[in-house]
Amino acid sequence: MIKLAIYLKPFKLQIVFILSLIFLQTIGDLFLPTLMAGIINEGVMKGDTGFIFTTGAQMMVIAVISGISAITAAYLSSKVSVGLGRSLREMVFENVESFSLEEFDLFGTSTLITRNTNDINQIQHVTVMIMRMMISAPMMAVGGVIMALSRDVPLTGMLGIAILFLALFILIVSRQVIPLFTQIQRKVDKLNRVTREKLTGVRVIRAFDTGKLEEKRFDDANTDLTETYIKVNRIMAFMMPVIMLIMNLSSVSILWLGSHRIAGGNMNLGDLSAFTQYAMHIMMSMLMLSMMFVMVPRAQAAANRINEVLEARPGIVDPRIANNNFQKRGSVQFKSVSFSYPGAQNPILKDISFCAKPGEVTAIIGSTGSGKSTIANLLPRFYDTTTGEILIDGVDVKSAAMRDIRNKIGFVPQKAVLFSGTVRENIAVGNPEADTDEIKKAAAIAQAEEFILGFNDKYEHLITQGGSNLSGGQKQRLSIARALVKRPDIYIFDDSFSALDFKTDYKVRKALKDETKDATVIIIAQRVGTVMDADRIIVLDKGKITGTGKHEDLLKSCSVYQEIVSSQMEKEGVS
Ligand SMILES: Nc1ncnc2c1ncn2[C@@H]1O[C@H](COP(=O)(O)OP(=O)(O)OP(=O)(O)O)[C@@H](O)[C@H]1O
Repeated sequence: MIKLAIYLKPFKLQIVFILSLIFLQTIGDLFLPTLMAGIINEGVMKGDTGFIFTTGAQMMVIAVISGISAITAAYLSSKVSVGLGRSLREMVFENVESFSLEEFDLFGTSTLITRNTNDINQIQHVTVMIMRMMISAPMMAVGGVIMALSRDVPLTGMLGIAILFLALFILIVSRQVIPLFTQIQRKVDKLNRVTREKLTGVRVIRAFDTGKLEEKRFDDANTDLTETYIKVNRIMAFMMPVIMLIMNLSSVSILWLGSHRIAGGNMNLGDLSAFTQYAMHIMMSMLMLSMMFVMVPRAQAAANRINEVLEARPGIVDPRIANNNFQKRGSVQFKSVSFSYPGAQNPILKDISFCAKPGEVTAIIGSTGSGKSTIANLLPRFYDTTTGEILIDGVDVKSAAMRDIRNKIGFVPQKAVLFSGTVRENIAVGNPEADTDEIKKAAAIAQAEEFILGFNDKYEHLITQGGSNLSGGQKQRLSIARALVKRPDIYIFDDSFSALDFKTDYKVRKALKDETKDATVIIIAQRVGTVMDADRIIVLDKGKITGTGKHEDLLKSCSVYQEIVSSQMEKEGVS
């Protein structure tokens, strides 16, 4: 929490103003019972109507000032806490954007969403509470005790015993509740994860009829969270009546002892009335403090989770002095590259060396899980090599600015990612400055024009979240068009033709040939048909290169390639 307090800096003037207002309100609240005692002692008991009116008027003025201060403080504190929430969300989002895939893998998407929404909400709530109570509760408690002492010492002693009971009870309850609040945070995370998986995987769940299983998973997470909430609410429900009971018993005891002291001539009625009100103020402030004791650790857990994200530094960063001494246009060289995913023991890529030149198509083929996409992910520095070097235009990617490297690359990922927006906007992600002709040309090469023109509003057709109103092949073609409109030096097609039928796959590659004739093209594929025309085919097996050459050469020399070809021949009729 303390660490997050720095984000309150822009609101410091408002906070000082809020605290001053609350100070004013508390002074008013502490003063009113004393004035009331005066009215009873001097006005009512002595029948002085004038005194009653003047003191009554003073009380009215104080009550109005106190009320206005309370309302203004409440409004401003809500504004500050909402502002803090906004800044925190911005900071978390900005930091998450700088993450490499390593940090995304480490945190997981669901928890990043929960931390940026639920956890920040907690901080917002507690900030309002702290601002309102941090001054008023202790001031009310200490001021109340001083005022009570000034009225009657033996009665204050009795009040002290009641407060001791109250404090003890609150302490016992807090010890039970605080760990439960920490559990709730974790359980909300889990529920979000299950819900997210269930919603994003709805097609698979229905196709495999695993709805019941998923429902159970959801129910388990939901019930677990509900039970914890119930436990907390049960304790809280028990806590309030007990506190009220202690408070009422204290009032009765104060009145009982007070009436005896009045009868004995040691106290007057006005003082007893003021004392009762101070006793209530003190106990209410104890209650407020106890709420803070419960809420603050809960917000502390949220603050820790937010801090974890804010303090996480991307494992992959730009060098201090970036080398932009790029030589040739678009050459890619892997030099003895090995790679293990963070935390994994076995390397996924072992001693990979190859060169992909401009004007050539380099294809990478291999069985599933052999490390093809991993090679693609190393080029734009989504991950960094464990050993070895990757050179782009003669510059080690680790010594260049990521922006320079990524500007050179048109990346078409294995899973086409589309954003909610129009077809035009989705293609223009590759190059926001592209004009209509460039967007149309890219769509035509990617063989997307035909289906785009089939939409009523053509390029203005709205794509729903995740592209759910398009087919897999359509999504892939828009994804290809997005890379083309960028006109990069290096194209990486990571299994980007897999959802296309053979004819469309062929047509896209044919159209691409002209467009990419000066560029370095790296095609990753599982189908032999997609790679057989490549200038160089790299055969990958369990993270190692087992053959490099043209289709015909590999057919003669590489047993893994022969196996891949023969396994597909029966199905596809590859010659
Ligand atoms: N983020 C990750 N963290 C840990 N391991 C990973 C991660 N991504 C992939 N792997 C592992 O790395 C290996 C290679 O994966 P990769 O995606 O590169 O294979 P691929 O050849 O592209 O497979 P496919 O053709 O099925 O897409 C797999 O064993 C996979 O389990």
